[in-house]
Amino acid sequence: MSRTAYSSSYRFRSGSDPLAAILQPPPNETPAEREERHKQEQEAKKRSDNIDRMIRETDRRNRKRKTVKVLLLGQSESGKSTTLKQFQLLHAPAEFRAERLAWRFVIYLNLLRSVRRILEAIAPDADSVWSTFDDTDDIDNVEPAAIVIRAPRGSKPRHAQPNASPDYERYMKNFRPLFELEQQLISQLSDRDENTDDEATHLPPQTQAWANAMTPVSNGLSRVASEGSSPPVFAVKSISQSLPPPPVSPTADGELSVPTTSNWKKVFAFGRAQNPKYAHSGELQGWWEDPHDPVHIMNRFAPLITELWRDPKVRRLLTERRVLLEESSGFYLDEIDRITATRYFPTDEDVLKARLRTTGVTEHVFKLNDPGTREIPLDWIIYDVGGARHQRHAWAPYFDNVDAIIFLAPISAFDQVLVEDMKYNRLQDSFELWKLVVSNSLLGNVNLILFLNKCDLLKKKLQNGVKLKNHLHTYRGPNDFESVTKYFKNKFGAIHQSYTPNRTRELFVHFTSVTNTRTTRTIIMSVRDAILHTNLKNTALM
Ligand SMILES: Nc1nc2c(ncn2[C@@H]2O[C@H](COP(=O)(O)OP(=O)(O)OP(=O)(O)O)[C@@H](O)[C@H]2O)c(=O)[nH]1
Ligand SMILES: [Mg+2]
Repeated sequence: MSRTAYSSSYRFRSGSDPLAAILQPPPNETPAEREERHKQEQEAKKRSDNIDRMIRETDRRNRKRKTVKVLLLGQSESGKSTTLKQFQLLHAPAEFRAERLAWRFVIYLNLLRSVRRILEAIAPDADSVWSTFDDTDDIDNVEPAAIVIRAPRGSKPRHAQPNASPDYERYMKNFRPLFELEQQLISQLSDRDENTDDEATHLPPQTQAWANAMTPVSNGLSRVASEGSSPPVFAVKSISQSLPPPPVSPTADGELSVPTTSNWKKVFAFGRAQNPKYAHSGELQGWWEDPHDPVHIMNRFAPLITELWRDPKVRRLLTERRVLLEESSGFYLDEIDRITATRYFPTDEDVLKARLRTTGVTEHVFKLNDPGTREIPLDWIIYDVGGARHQRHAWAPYFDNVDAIIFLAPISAFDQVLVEDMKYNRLQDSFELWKLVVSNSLLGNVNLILFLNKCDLLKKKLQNGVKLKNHLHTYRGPNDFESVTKYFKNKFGAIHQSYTPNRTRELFVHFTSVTNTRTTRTIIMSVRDAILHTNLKNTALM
C-alpha cells in the first residue's frame, strides 16, 4: 500500500518536480532499506541544521562586529605618524618590530640631513647675509629655506669673529662622500626597480603653489616674518653655491617623503644588497658583511660628524642663529656612535623618532577587543594624512563615516613658521585648522580628541627663556609650563565651544609628547575607551 502510495506519489510529482523524483525512495524498497534510508536522512538533516546554525551565528557575530574609524589630523610635523606608530607598537608590536630594519635607512638620512643643516648654518655666505639684513628689510622676498634662523628679539645680528669661525671649507671637503651616499640612498628609496613590485617609490614633485609663493633673491638669503612683531626670521637658501643640492627636496627644505603607495619598507627590509649568505633564510642579519651597505660609510664618518657636532665654534653659531635641530631629527646627533655602529639595529624609540613626511592618506587596520565584552574583536581603521597645506584637500573624503578625530596641535611650535608658508606662524595655523575641523557640520557627531603635543619641547623652550608673549601677543600670563599649557587648553576649548555645530559634544584634551612610549600608551588606552564608550552611547540612542 505504502509502496503504491509512493508509486502514485512518484508518478504524480514526476511530471511537475524532477527534484522530487530523484529524492523518492526506490519502488521496491524493503523495510530494512527503508530504515537505513531514514537513518541517513536524519543524519543529513542534522548536518544541515548544524550548517544553518553556524551561518546564523556568523551573521550574528558580523552584525555585532564593529569597525571604528579614526582620522589623525593636524599640520605637518604635528606628530600624526608618530601617534600612528605608537598605536602599532601597542596593538601590532610584531608588525612594528618586523619593520624596524627598514627604518635604518630613514634614520641614516635623518642624520645626514642634520649634518647638512649644520653646514648650511655655518656657511660663510650665511654669515655675510646675516650681517646684511636688518629689521626693515622687505619681508615678502622669500626663498624656500632649509634652515630657519631667528635673531634675538630687538637686537642686531652679531657678527662672527673671523678667527672664531668654524673651518667650513674643510668640513665641506671632507663630508663630500656623505652627500654622495645621501644621493644614493634617496635614489634607492625612489627607485622603481627589480626589488619592487609595480609600486612607485618616487618623490612628490615640487608644488606649483610653493614655487609661486617663493621669489628668488640674488644673494641666496632672505628675511621672512613669523607673526606680528615677533623677532625677525632669516632663511638660508637650501641650494647654496658650495653645498651640493639636497637630492630630495620636494619643498626645498630637504625633508624626506615618499608617497603612500611606496614599497620602501619592503625594499629596505633586509638591506639593499643583503648578503647572499643570509638571503635564502631571510634572517635579519648579515648586512654588515655586505661591503656596499651604507653602514660602512656611516661608520667611517662617525668621528667627523661627532667633531662637527661638538665643535665649540659650530655650537656657538648654531646657538647664535637659533638653529633648532632638536625640533627635527637632531636627536640622532647625540648618539652617533650607536647609530653608525656596524651592527646597528634601530630600537623602538629610534623608529618612533624617525622622520618621514607623509604624502596622501594611509590606512592602517588593527584588531582590538571591545573593552566592554573583551570578546568581540573590533576592526580599528586609522587614517594618517599628510599635514602640509597642499595635502589638506585630501582629508575631506574621509570625513564621511569617521567615528573619531585625533587632532594634533604641536604647542611647542609657537615661535616657528610653516615650512610651506614662511610668513605664517605654526601656532596660528593650528588654531585656524582646529577651527575648520570643529566647525565642520559633517563632523558634528564625531568624537574629538585633542592632543596638545610636543609638551617635552615646549617645557625645554620655556625653560630656555623663549617667551610665549613675544609670539602670541594676547598672552599675558607667566611664562611657565603650567600656565602656558593651561592657556592652550582653554584657548582650543574656547574655539571648540564657539564654533562647534554640536554644543553637547564632549571634547577630550590630552597633553602629550607622543615620542614618549610610556605616557602615550596610557593616553591611547584612555582614548580608545572613550571612543568606544561614546560610540556605544550613540548606538544606544539611535
Ligand atoms: N620631541 C618630540 N618630538 C616629536 C613629538 N611628536 C613628534 N615628534 C617628532 O616630530 C617629527 C614630526 O613628526 P611626524 O609624526 O612625522 O609628523 P606628521 O604630523 O606625521 O607630519 P606630516 O607627515 O608632514 O603631516 C618627527 O621627527 C617626530 O619624531 C613630541 O611630542 N616630542
Ligand atoms: Mg606623517
